[in-house]
Amino acid sequence: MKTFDELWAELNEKARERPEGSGTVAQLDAGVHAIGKKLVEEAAESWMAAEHEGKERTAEEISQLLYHAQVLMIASGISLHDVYTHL
Ligand SMILES: N=c1c2ncn([C@@H]3O[C@H](COP(=O)(O)OP(=O)(O)OP(=O)(O)O)[C@@H](O)[C@H]3O)c2ncn1[C@@H]1O[C@H](COP(=O)(O)O)[C@@H](O)[C@H]1O
Repeated sequence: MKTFDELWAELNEKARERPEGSGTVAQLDAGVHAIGKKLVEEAAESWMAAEHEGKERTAEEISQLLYHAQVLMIASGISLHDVYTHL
């Protein structure tokens, strides 16, 4: 298990170090358009899970949604502070 902030730190390190085999590095290389499509896909899967698949599946889909949101933030050069100013 990890927190949102721990995942954020890990993904930024992956982006800096670019370790071989990292799915995050592959996503970043694919670019904002591809990352955006994954984000929308996970949003739709979260919605469907919430309506039809129960809490556990919904939590899993939302975790993937948060992951892809963080990847999009890194690809776009957006910090947590940039987002928090709008909350
Ligand atoms: N939390 C996640 C995470 N959530 C979602 N995903 C990715 O998002 C995809 C979502 O799965 P789906 O079932 O919706 O899609 P799929 O059709 O099976 O997969 P694709 O064919 O679309 O890739 C997964 O296959 C992963 O590629 C994640 N990939 C990585 N992480 C974490 O990110 C960290 C860094 O990972 P790496 O960069 O791969 O080392 C690690 O802590 C990982 O646990």
